Amino acid sequence: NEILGEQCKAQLDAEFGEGKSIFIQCDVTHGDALRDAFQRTVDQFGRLDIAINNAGINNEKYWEKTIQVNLTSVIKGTYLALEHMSKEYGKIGGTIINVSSMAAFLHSPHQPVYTATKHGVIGFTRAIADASLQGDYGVRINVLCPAFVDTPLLHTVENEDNMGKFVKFKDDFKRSMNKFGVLQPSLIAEGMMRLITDNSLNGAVMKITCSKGIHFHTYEPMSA
Ligand SMILES: NC(=O)C1=CN([C@@H]2O[C@H](COP(=O)(O)OP(=O)(O)OC[C@H]3O[C@@H](n4cnc5c(N)ncnc54)[C@H](O)[C@@H]3O)[C@@H](O)[C@H]2O)C=CC1
Ligand SMILES: CCCCCC(=O)CC\C=C/C=C/C=C/[C@@H](O)[C@@H](O)CCCC(=O)O
Repeated sequence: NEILGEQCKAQLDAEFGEGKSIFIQCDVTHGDALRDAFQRTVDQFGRLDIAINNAGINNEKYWEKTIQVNLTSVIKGTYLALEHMSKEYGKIGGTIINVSSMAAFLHSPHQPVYTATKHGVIGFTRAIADASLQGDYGVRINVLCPAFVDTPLLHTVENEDNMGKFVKFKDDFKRSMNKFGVLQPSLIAEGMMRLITDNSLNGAVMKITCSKGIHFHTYEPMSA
């Protein structure tokens, strides 16, 4: 979103001074463009410390696109970030955050593919975080699972263009929103800062909900 991107850059310039940020418009599903965006960032600032794979869509009608954006591009973005961070590439380390959703814990019948992609983000992130630990990449990789958040994405549930045949369930979706509440983006930003600054976290699954705030999912240890 070029307009919002440029507005964000202007805000950062005002707060931190010119030259401290760049905005690069890129379709994350275009692999070469995504690689180029990472490279231009490193060319500009010398190295890459933090990467957040946040792009996401909600489209059950053209569901292959949802998989491309929400899962395939998160995997690609993680691997590109590792090329610029991991000690296996001679770099000095860093941290990566992948954005999933509470839809991976409380599936919604009207978002089957969105739900699948968000499950995939958790599974991939936990696995690659283990690989980073065992392979001594020097990179912490964590996943963030917000509940409903007051952003434009949330309002796509009203659209047949997004929901296809599942749009008839939109009232159920709204009942869930009323039941579980809607978060403000500022709390998600707070969760991201926690994942960035807490060096003890790797492979963590952070949940952010109205009922419990910022907390972590715990998994039963694997039994033999
Ligand atoms: N809003 C909500 O209720 C929840 C959102 N999430 C996740 O949070 C993340 C951010 O979404 P929101 O800020 O809520 O929605 P949003 O619609 O406000 O932001 C999505 C961003 O992704 C970008 N994007 C979409 N497709 C792209 C592509 N092909 N290439 C590059 N950028 C692309 C859009 O330009 C936009 O800036 C998503 O991964 C979403 O699944 C997770 C749980 C709940
Ligand atoms: C249209 C796309 C918007 C994306 C919709 C979501 O991804 C939102 C996530 C869906 C459900 C959220 C439920 C939150 C529940 C919490 O309040 C918590 O109380 C549930 C406890 C279960 C748990 O923590 O595992």
